[in-house]
Amino acid sequence: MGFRLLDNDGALANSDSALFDIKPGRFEERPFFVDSIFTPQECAAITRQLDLHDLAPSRMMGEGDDGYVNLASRSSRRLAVGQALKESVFARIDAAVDKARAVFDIDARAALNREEEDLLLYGPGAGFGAHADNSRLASGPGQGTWQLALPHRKLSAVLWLSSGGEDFAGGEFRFLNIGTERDQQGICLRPRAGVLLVFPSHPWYRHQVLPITAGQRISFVGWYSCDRGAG
Ligand SMILES: O=C(O)CCC(=O)C(=O)O
Ligand SMILES: [Fe+2]
Repeated sequence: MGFRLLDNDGALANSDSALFDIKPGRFEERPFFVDSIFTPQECAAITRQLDLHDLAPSRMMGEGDDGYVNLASRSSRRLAVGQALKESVFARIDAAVDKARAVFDIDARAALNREEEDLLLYGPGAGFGAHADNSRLASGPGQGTWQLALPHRKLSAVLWLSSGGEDFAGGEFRFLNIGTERDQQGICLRPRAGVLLVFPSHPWYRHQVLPITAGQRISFVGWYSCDRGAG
């Protein structure tokens, strides 16, 4: 059975392989957006400008209070990145996210603003446990239900700079809630250098990064808020 992916114009397209290795399964009405926005050569040039040794621990949403996922589940490291390089990469990401907004019914008059970004490096053994980008699972009353923690955060964008199966092994990006519900497989996307993934930040799109078993996996992540403005 095929699945449906969104093509570059935001239209639904049928595909059996497209950009990713995707496990077969039923595709729910929860589309996501993919676009190839850098060539592998451009990704290599960007990576060469990064100091892969200048690392800091990953931050978590809500860190300092109670965090929305177990810190231990996120073992990637943040990379420092120069402002000029960061802005040149995000200029292209921002433009693609702007194109993707129609897919997610975001009003054309509303301003999408990038509120935060990260550059993540995952080495062998690193991964990122199941989470949603704007919500956390309640503990205490309402345990097991999702609570909106960052209500302004609407869209998440991930640009992969390295390729699964070439630069690293493992490290698939998995949507837990899309695909076949019956076997709980979700949909696994194998990162490819230069490919951007855009999806809503809410818990329908909860996701995880499976552990990297060899090599280095690098991704730029940006989160966007939406301001309806006066109109
Ligand atoms: O590195 C990735 O592919 C995803 C990262 C992610 O889910 C996040 O930073 O919230
Ligand atoms: Fe995430």
